[in-house]
Order: sequence, then C-alpha cells, then structure tokens
Amino acid sequence: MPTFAAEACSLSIEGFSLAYGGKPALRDLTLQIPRHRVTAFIGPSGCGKSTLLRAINRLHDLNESARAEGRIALEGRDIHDPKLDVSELRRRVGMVFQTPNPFPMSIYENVAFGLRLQKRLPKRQRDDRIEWALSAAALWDEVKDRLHRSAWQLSGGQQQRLVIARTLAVEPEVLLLDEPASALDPISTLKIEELIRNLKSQLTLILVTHNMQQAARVSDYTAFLQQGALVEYGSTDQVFTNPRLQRTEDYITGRLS
Ligand SMILES: Nc1ncnc2c1ncn2[C@@H]1O[C@H](COP(=O)(O)OP(=O)(O)OP(=O)(O)O)[C@@H](O)[C@H]1O
Repeated sequence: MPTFAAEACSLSIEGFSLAYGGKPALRDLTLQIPRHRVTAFIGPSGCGKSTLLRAINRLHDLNESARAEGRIALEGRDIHDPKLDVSELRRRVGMVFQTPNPFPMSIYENVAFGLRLQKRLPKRQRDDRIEWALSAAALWDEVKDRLHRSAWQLSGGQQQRLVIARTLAVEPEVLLLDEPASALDPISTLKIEELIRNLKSQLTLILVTHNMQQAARVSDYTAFLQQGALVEYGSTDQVFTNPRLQRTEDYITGRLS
C-alpha cells in the first residue's frame, strides 16, 4: 500500500465507511492520495467508486439515508470538522460528472459562474481568469471567438472541457472526475486524457473509470475496490503488470466484471 510523506499527501482516508439506509457501501477504507498525481479508482459496478469519490467533497451530506464513519483529511484537516465550511471544501475539491452539464448560458458565463459566487473580481481580472481556466482546460483556442454564444452549441467533448474550465476557475486543489469521458467519442476521450495528464502539474486528480486502458494510460496510482472494500492499491505500473492478488488480475484482464 503506497504511503506518502505529509508534504506529498493530499488526502488521507482512515477507517472510512459509508452506508445508505444501513446498507454498507464502503467498508473501513484506509488509503492516502498523493498530491499532484492522478489516482484511479477501479472496480466492478456497484463496488463503491463513486460513493468514495463523492465522499471526498461531502456530497453524501445531501443524502439523508447516508451515514459516514471514519476520517477523510484534506491537507491534514478532517473534512467532517464541524468548523469547516462545506462550500469552501467544495471549492477546494472540484467535481466533474459523467455527463457534461454546462449551464444554459454562454461559454463565458459558465466559467464566470463559480467565480462570481466566490468573490467579486474586477472585470479585467475576471476575464483573465476565464481565459486562464479555458486555456488550462485546453479549450481556449476553440472558443475564444465565440465566448458569448450558448455553451449548448459546443460538442459533447467541448462541453466536458468547459465544465472542467468552470471547475478550474475557482482554483481547486483536488479535481474529482467521475467517468468524465464515458459519454464521449474516442477523439474527445483522448483530449480529456491528455488534459488530465497535463493538469497534474497544477492539482491532485482522482479518476473513476470503467476503462482499464484509460486507467493505465493516465493514472500514476490505482486503487481496486470490490464490494465496498479496498482490495489492492499500488502504483498503476505494479497493479497492471504485476498485481498482488488474483482478484485484481481477473478484474483487469476482464475475467471478472
Ligand atoms: N444514493 C444512493 N442511495 C442508496 N444506495 C446507493 C446510492 N448510491 C449508491 N448506492 C449503492 O451503494 C453501492 C455503491 O454504489 P456506487 O455508485 O458508489 O458504485 P460504483 O462502483 O460507482 O458503481 P458504477 O460503476 O456502477 O457507477 C451500490 O450498492 C449502490 O446501489
């Protein structure tokens, strides 16, 4: 199990469990997520990948039947600390979902949206931040001449990069990606993968994917979950080329779905 020195560790998950209506979805998970790396969560459908991802920015708070136990610390601070501001946590830990969900407004306003909630910036600075976020999401060149057109005119792949730009605009430290390319065509998927690899110089990324080639291509570390438990966690190289457990090998090679 990889462990990281405090200065290299973004998130530390310790004895974390979560149940929906008394039914366990995550069981006593302990793992550390390294800073400025891509970590993939893989495992069969229903094993708890999305539940774990969402727990990192406390989305389970919105579900009355969900009960969490244990600790998740971001930069050493427990995210369940009652003194912690949840909206600030969600700014620091951004999330991108499977289906691109741009708001029904212009490309510019989509990226400005979170920024406006966070703080009032003078227009010049806001424009600079929007250009920066769209560039970081590898979309600027494609949209710079039509910033005030509807976001819904973009292709699915462009919409997903716009959603990533919207998330980046508020300068998160961690980006959670829940199957971000599964609704996209192969070319758009490769663009998202390249983007993920490039973004790790700026922030920590966690990727949920069903696509084993994708996990192998973009992630540095891979955690394999089964029935809510962490089965194997290691460098992606090790997990994919020399898995410690037969169950991991069976899943990676498609013998277990
Ligand atoms: N909102 C919810 N209410 C009740 N049960 C839920 C809820 N969300 C997930 N579950 C259950 O928790 C377990 C883990 O689900 P989760 O969506 O985290 O798995 P997953 O590995 O991401 O699955 P998939 O790959 O199919 O998206 C499953 O048994 C699921 O039915």
